[in-house]
Amino acid sequence: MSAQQVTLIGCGAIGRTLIARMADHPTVRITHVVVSEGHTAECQAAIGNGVTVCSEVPPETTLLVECAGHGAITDHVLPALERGIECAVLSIGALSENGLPEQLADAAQRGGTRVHLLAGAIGGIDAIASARLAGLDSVTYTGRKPPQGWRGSPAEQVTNLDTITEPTVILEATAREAAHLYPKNANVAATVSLAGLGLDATRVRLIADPTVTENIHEIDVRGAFGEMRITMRGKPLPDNPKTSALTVLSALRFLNNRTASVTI
Ligand SMILES: NC(=O)C1=CN([C@@H]2O[C@H](COP(=O)(O)OP(=O)(O)OC[C@H]3O[C@@H](n4cnc5c(N)ncnc54)[C@H](O)[C@@H]3O)[C@@H](O)[C@H]2O)C=CC1
Ligand SMILES: O=C([O-])CC(=O)C(=O)O
Repeated sequence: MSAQQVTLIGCGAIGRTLIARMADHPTVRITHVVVSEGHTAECQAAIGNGVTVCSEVPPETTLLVECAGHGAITDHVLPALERGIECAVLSIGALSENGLPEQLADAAQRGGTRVHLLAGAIGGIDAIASARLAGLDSVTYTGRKPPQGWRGSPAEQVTNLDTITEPTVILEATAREAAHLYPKNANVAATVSLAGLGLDATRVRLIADPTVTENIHEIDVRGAFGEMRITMRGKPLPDNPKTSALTVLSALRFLNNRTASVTI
């Protein structure tokens, strides 16, 4: 099988870690990374010369992986799909904006291509999406992170992240509301809901917890298939306490599977 070339969107904690992990990949090569205008020189200096930094998706791109943020879906992923570029996205919470899932599907159909919603920091998405086929009764998601994982988010208006000593619920809402209010913390909530009962029927609790050091995701699913409970205790990336390291590995798995003879 021939080598697969990849363009990334985003050169933050996920993008930089993925580029480092993919450096010696035998059959998949990250050739370009797209960053916001004005940041190309700084990013090129940070990652070295193995990958070309640019501010637009290069015309020769055939596979795009988004690891930037919600805005990148409309800025880059929609136009890429229209051009026939296959895309994989991590900023799943962007799909909480009314109409965006349909726009993505339409753009992919017009481009004759597909968009893949990656599992990111969570496991069990395959099981939830399978269980849905026989009917689900309830899906709940609880996201728990140390206080530093909530900095720069609306949690700062709900509690004092510097002084809390007890686990503190900062939001109880639907997955749609959670993803909208916490674009850097509730992508998993959106993913779980899209695999299962949808953004409006999935209940979400977000908790700032000074007693933990990991990003803890708990899912409870009940339906005709039976019941499922998952707890993930994800170590955060050193460069971004909001983001679990597994998120990078989920993109790495997707890229490995592109050229593998047996995929898993
Ligand atoms: N599905 C999942 O489980 C998870 C998804 N994510 C998503 O991945 C995103 C990136 O995460 P990190 O790398 O940890 O964040 P980060 O904040 O370290 O890096 C994001 C980078 O993307 C850049 N960026 C933002 N919007 C852009 C745009 N429209 N075009 C080009 N560059 C843009 C930023 O300037 C920044 O350099 C998060 O914002 C979130 O949407 C993050 C964690 C888990
Ligand atoms: O990486 C994580 O632990 C989850 C996360 O930030 C999100 O769901 O947006």
